[in-house]
Amino acid sequence: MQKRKKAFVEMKNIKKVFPGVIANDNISLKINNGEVVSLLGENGAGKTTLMKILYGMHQADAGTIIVEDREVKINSPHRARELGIGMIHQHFTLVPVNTVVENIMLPLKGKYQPENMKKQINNIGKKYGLNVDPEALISDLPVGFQQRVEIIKALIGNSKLLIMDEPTAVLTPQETERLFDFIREYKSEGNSVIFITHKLNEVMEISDRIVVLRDGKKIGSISKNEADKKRLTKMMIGRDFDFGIEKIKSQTGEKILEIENIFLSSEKRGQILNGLSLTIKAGEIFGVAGVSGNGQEELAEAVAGLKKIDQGDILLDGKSIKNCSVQQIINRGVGYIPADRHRVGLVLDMDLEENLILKSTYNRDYYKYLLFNKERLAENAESKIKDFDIKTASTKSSVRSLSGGNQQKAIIAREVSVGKKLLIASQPTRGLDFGAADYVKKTLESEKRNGKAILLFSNELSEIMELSDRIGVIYEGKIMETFAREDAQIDKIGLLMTGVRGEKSGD
Ligand SMILES: Nc1ncnc2c1ncn2[C@@H]1O[C@H](COP(=O)(O)OP(=O)(O)OP(=O)(O)O)[C@@H](O)[C@H]1O
Repeated sequence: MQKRKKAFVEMKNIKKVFPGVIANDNISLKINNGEVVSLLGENGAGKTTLMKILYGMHQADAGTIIVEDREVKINSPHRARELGIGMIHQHFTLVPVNTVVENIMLPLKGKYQPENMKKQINNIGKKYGLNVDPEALISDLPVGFQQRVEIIKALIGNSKLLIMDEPTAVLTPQETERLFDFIREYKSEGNSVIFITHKLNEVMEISDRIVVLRDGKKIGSISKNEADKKRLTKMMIGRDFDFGIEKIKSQTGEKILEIENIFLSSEKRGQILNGLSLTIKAGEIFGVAGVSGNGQEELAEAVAGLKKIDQGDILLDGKSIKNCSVQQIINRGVGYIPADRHRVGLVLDMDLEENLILKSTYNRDYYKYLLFNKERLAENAESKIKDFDIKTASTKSSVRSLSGGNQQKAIIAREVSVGKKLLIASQPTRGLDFGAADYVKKTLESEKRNGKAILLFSNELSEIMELSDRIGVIYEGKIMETFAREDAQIDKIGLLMTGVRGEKSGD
């Protein structure tokens, strides 16, 4: 291995101002060769903005960037890649209808022949344990493999620094471990990684150094050996923080949601839901545990009316909603926090006020004669911004300008008020900083105590265990077994998630 100079990149006194907000306020950051640096900070602290400047997607208003001892102007991602900087975004940038090799060749503008590129993809796959079929269609690949494609795409350009913006948010625990193996291997060759995450366990596992931002400013840079969760938390929010929700078993009431033996299939994936049944009462959180891709998303969308089932029935308050439209289901008090907030959660070009009433446009409260009642719209937005601590320059800001975590908070704020009876919460804390995640968990807990039924999906088993009153394990489109939380054993659930049935215990 050729020895490279110590600092690969240095950002000096970077400043970036958006209308109404200083996203980066005089930030300096140095990344050494062979170093993994985690960038930590609350939602809206300025992490993504700083990284988009380094990757040439934003231009800084002030400051300099030095790569391998040379001052450079990075005015496009293309230039960043030339300098050896690659980025894996929070939201993948792949074209679903194209193959792996087509996607990887796209930014290379005809520099390679497909056959040659397939070889390179296979070589990188072997070298780093990132194997993926070059001919596969992106839309057929599970999320973990799509991420591999993003990484390979960055590596083809001979990146010496990879920026990873919340790369584990969409991964299963096993996929996360595989990603970490890759990072260790990549780093051992003298390359560097900037890693953004909200999960402090991951920060402690993978980083050499941790840099903390707060409100657009750099608060500090400490080595992993000096760090512990308490210290990092205090650096992030400026005070100590009490984790944990008070879990109270609430009084359950009438059955709110009854899913009776439903089947759902698609042309491409065949049978997805396969005779699935479950019931949730008022005052109850039902958590669905499972390896992603076992029908969770389709189940959520079937209840929300976004997908039609082939057989079986779904009852809300005892009445079928099987053939109801999405709007009818919303009107009956069903809120839906989707896993993919860009695809189904928000209209990015509309402003925050409009997004916060998106599903209540039928509601007369928001009208004055035939027009929107501007005061009511603003009041609604202001109260939700306050309750959920949504960081935004104004109620009129476009949702696109909000940080990822603050977009998620906006969806949750809206859906909690729409879902008067039933709340479907899919990966509700994904992308949220720990303070916001804690607030969301407390909100689900209090909504439940107010008598709502909650159908919870999470890739994080710990979150399912922490929040649920009952847990159902989904496997190949069917609930294998249901446990009361006090009887749920992690080992047994883990096995059931892979389709292995032990002795039957409880219902
Ligand atoms: N294109 C933009 N236009 C206007 N404001 C923006 C834009 N991009 C980011 N901002 C604002 O800059 C601030 C920092 O956002 P950024 O996305 O960098 O935060 P973050 O630390 O990455 O947050 P998260 O953890 O939620 O992803 C936020 O207040 C955000 O609303």
